[in-house]
Amino acid sequence: MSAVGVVIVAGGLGTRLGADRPKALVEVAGEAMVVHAVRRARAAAGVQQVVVVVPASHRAEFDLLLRRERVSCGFPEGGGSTTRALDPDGFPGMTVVEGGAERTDSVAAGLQALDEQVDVVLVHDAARALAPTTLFDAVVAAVRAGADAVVPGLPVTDTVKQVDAAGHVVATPDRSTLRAVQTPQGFARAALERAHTGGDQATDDAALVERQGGTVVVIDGDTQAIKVTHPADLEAVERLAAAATPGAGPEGPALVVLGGLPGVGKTSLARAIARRTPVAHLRVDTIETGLRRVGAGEVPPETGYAIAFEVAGDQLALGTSVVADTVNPLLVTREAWRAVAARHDARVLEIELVCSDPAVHEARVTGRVPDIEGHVDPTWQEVRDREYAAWDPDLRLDTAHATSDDLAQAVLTALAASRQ
Ligand SMILES: Nc1ccn([C@@H]2O[C@H](COP(=O)(O)OP(=O)(O)OP(=O)(O)O)[C@@H](O)[C@H]2O)c(=O)n1
Ligand SMILES: C[C@](O)(CO)[C@H](O)COP(=O)(O)O
Repeated sequence: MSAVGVVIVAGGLGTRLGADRPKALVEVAGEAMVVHAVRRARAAAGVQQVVVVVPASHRAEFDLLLRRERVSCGFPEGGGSTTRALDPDGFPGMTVVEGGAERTDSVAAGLQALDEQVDVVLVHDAARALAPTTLFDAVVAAVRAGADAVVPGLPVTDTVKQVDAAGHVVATPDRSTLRAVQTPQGFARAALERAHTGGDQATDDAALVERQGGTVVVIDGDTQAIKVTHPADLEAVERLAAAATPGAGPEGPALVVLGGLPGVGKTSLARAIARRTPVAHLRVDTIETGLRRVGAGEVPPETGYAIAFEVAGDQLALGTSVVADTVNPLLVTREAWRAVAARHDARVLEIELVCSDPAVHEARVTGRVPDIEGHVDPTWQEVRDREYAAWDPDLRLDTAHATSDDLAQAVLTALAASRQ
């Protein structure tokens, strides 16, 4: 399987937007646009490196922001362009480099920083902050299907005129043949590097590949991938962000209750969901470990659960959706989660994770390294002996041979359906 690298160009100053800082630092729904772009890009399947290209004039501000993002999401530290290992959850490495005078120069600087093993490259505008992870996934799939370059595009709704320098119309192209193209644009690495060797400028990278006779394929774009250019665009993406936030709509927040035996993949899935959409991740293992650390001794399971129910309630009361990450083994715990949702008028989606391949499950349980300091994971025998009542959840997902990203997509689809 090939490795995907994403170059996020955030090196422009955003003169047409006219903000008091570079456009990529301007906030949408409380987060800088570059942060939105990084989060959506890194969640795409197969992404192993994200290179962020920033303006040299504001390097320090970007470094600070992106360092925080690295730490909060588990990116490995370090800003170099050397090969880096993936952490156990598969978070890609992040590299920050300085851009150039024009967009094409910034892309070229980003390409220089790509790790050796990357062979599919996505180039993405930070200015298209809300382009969804599903769009990244679709572009990668189309590149892997064999195109030199893949661009997402939408049909144009206005009639387009070609004009000369004096403003006289010289042509009216047939509208049905036109597409307004977006980013992320995807490339076979060799084709993109070749296209950038000539030093030509273009308003998008696919044009450079096209000039060299490469094949450029257009796939369906996404209305969320709006480019923020002018102040009105910023208002439009703010509205989109608000509508896409679980809990922000009239249907209110959701409580996603993930359950299943230890080692089945609950935490990886919860994190994959949280990387795609704003939710609070509530993990009972973390609560119990914290209690032990402050000297609470052996913590009975009902204590950790009781705290989790209360914290979940606080989040739902604020309109924040929650992903609860607990084994949830008994009728009584399942009933209690439903009661938490009911108290706060939240939708509840109960999801049981199973691993249909015992060998895979055992390998996960025996091979994992505790990621909470002081937490002791159960042995395979303890997992097998664990009391676990049969459950009739809204959704049952088999984690044996699926990626957390694919499973997260299934959960988000179910969540969207539960809004209706
Ligand atoms: N020298 C440049 C110019 C642009 N970009 C990036 O390319 C994307 C698309 O460019 P544009 O929307 O034109 O951004 P700006 O150049 O910042 O805006 P303006 O043209 O209004 O100054 C943006 O994410 C921008 O940060 C870049 O990395 N380096
Ligand atoms: C790459 C692009 O987003 C495709 O539509 C667009 O060409 C960037 O243009 P900008 O003027 O640099 O924003």
